[in-house]
Amino acid sequence: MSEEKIMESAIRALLYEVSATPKPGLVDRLNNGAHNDMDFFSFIDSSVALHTYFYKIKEAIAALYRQWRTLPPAEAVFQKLVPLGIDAEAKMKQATGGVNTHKGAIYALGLLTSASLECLYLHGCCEIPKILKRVSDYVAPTLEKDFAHQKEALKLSYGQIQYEQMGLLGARGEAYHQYASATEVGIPMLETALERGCDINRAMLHALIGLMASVMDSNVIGRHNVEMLKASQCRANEVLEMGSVFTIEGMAAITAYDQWCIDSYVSHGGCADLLAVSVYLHFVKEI
Ligand SMILES: CC(C)(COP(=O)(O)OP(=O)(O)OC[C@H]1O[C@@H](n2cnc3c(N)ncnc32)[C@H](O[C@H]2O[C@H](COP(=O)(O)OP(=O)(O)OP(=O)(O)O)[C@@H](O)[C@H]2O)[C@@H]1O)[C@@H](O)C(=O)NCCC(=O)NCCS
Ligand SMILES: Nc1ncnc2[nH]cnc12
Repeated sequence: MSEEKIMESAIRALLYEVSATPKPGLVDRLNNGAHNDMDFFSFIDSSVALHTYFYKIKEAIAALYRQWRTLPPAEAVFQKLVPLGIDAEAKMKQATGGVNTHKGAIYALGLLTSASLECLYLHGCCEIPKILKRVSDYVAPTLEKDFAHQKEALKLSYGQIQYEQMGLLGARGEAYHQYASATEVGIPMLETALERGCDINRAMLHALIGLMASVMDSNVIGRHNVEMLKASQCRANEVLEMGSVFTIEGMAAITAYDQWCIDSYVSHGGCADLLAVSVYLHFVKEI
């Protein structure tokens, strides 16, 4: 494992995620899912625009390690990442004509690559449990603070509204809980499918359906409500019961689920990011 391999794995995971097809309700190589403002090439452009972000993260983490010669305080590292993340969101919007393709992925993969680099510097390798614990340490101090100042915000995000109304932690909560959705659902389902002979495309689809069946996705709740999320999760579970990617019926059910999501304007954008997180961690494990 090298610094370059870590940063490459992040962009590779973004490109693999959008390429997985057919993803119910999400942008892929076949259709734009439940989106009328972005397509497959929006995600290619956005991913390419993020190469500077990942380069800057590498430079910042390397400089902090040279300065401290050990793990710096987690909150100090996170505070270095915030402006880089804000700048990356601006570059994403420049590349996409103002559309939000990767806001959640910028956050997740920024945290994960930073912790991966620190683990490489300190231990000479990338140990997943150490990386995920460090990610949780980065975000813990700001979890409540982030939501505390939102009253001054002009426009609250889905996640901020859902924290106020339901106490849901959204993307921040996934990081704080060490990406348990990836380690307990995404990665095991991805790797089980690969072990059963699936190609990477079908393995990613299997992992995504598992994530869609279990994750409280703020995008779905934000566009609709919790009832719609539960209805969609029922369909994801039906796909799994029909054999998922391992049977002809399961694949047909995935295609039908895609059409239902499109007709219902349902997009599990958070699960798409968690698929990218699962793929990233799978790559880092394998190198
Ligand atoms: C902490 C931040 C993520 C900001 O949080 P915020 O509260 O502002 O936003 P959230 O709504 O909480 O989530 C932002 C994105 O995170 C993804 N997401 C949602 N739910 C989950 C979940 N349960 N687990 C993981 N990730 C989740 C999701 O991003 C993906 O979907 C977006 C595309 O879908 P779409 O429906 O098109 O989205 P919209 O256009 O917004 O909605 P529509 O109008 O179309 O209906 C795309 O972003 C995907 O990535 C959520 O959108 C973090 O960004 C932050 O703090 N930023 C500030 C800078 C910073 O500190 N950076 C740190 C760098 S390490
Ligand atoms: N493929 C995709 N489609 C829609 N929203 C997404 N957010 C992240 N990846 C996505």
